[in-house]
Amino acid sequence: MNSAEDLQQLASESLLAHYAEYCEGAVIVDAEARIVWMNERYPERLGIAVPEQVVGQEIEKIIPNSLMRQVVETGRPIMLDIMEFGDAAFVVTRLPLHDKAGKVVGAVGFMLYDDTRHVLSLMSRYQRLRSDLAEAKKKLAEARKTKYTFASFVGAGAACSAVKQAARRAARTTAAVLILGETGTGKELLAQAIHAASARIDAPFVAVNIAAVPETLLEAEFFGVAPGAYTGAERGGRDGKFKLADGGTLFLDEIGDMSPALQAKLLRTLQEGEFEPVGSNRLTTVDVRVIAATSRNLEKMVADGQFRADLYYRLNVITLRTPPLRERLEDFALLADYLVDSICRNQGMPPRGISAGAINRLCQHDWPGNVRELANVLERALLMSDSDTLEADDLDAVMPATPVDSPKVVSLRPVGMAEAVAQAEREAIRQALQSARGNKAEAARQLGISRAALYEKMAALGVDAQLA
Ligand SMILES: Nc1ncnc2c1ncn2[C@@H]1O[C@H](COP(=O)(O)OP(=O)(O)OP(=O)(O)O)[C@@H](O)[C@H]1O
Repeated sequence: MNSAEDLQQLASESLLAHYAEYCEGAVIVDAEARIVWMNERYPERLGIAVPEQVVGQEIEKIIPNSLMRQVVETGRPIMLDIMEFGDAAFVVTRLPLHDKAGKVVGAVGFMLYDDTRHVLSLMSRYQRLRSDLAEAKKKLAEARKTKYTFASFVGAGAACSAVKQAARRAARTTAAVLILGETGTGKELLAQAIHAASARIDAPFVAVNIAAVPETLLEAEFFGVAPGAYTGAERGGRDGKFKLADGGTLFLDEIGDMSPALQAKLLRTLQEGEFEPVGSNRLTTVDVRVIAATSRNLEKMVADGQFRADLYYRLNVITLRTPPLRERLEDFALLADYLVDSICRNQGMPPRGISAGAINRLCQHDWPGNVRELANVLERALLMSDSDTLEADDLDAVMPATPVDSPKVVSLRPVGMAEAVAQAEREAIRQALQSARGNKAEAARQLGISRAALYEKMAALGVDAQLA
């Protein structure tokens, strides 16, 4: 029996002979890329009339598009290439030849097939698929990148600063985070900012809005589907959000809307770090950081038996509360400026501003939809008005009316002295205007200030004579 070395020796010796016999063409060049040998069929294939004359010639003189010189110069092989010669195209492989010391002393080239039609269509399909895949991957990676950072969470007041500081601390850990807050208070924004500030920034951020996915589809959405579990489009299986978020962050929005059955499965996944895709009995392991959010009173839901206590504690390692707008009146100016700016940019409008009076008007309004609703009002006002600066009147035209019998909003946080004074002044002016039936000279007299001072105050405080 031959030893391994014998076989190896045999293989290298017979390789050239086999290739020369079966290939349409084979050529060897020296270190200067001069032809030293060519098999018999090659000249015929290339349409060269006098085969003997090729030896000693520079390769490019015989085959103008040859890359054999590149191979001897770089010492790197070109394993699969298409070489054109006249009207024909050939599939070629080029390998460097080394001496015992490893120096490149020449190269050998093989022309593997003479008919490249099949290979060409295969190659172009392959190239197309490759570029489609690269494009799809790029888009997916873009979509999974977070848009927001802590800088996007606008607000400098005490409530806002406290939540941002706590969120920054959370970003340094991998602990589960529960974000509680009314709708539109920036819960998802904060979750993205935590991901972007964490060590997982280069991994995906994947969000699932539990309330938006039908109950029957949620399990597959979370855990994926094993190949063959379904027929039709999903026959090949599909990754779930847990798998897609592997190494990154999974944001579970509206966690309070999850069914008890899925709560149990989620708890198991969080505890074990593994799950079974739908239709599979094989466990998949993942490393996912979970950030959950809800606008519902989860503590009460636990007390009422609507939400599993063990899952609640698992999710609620770090709690963050995003304050509603009515508790952060001090942030209105900053927030309104920021929103006006970004709306103008997104809408392709020239930059516009917002007056102090308009900001005061915003402070007086109840905002059940919080920042999302505020952004909507500002966007509509900007689209409806032509002025460079939004005024209180521009807002009144688009602001939803607060229902007369809506409960009076009670500020849970003490307002600053300046805001308290502004509120009192606003109220006094309104009452004076009402009792003077809109006559400003009379209202100014009642208030004991000049007419000019009344106009100034009304503008600064955003009091509109029509509505007062
Ligand atoms: N502090 C903030 N600074 C700037 N923009 C904000 C802020 N808070 C919220 N927004 C903006 O308001 C909109 C709603 O925010 P987001 O979706 O994060 O709120 P949410 O609390 O998750 O809402 P929901 O509970 O309805 O899902 C987004 O466009 C977001 O950019």
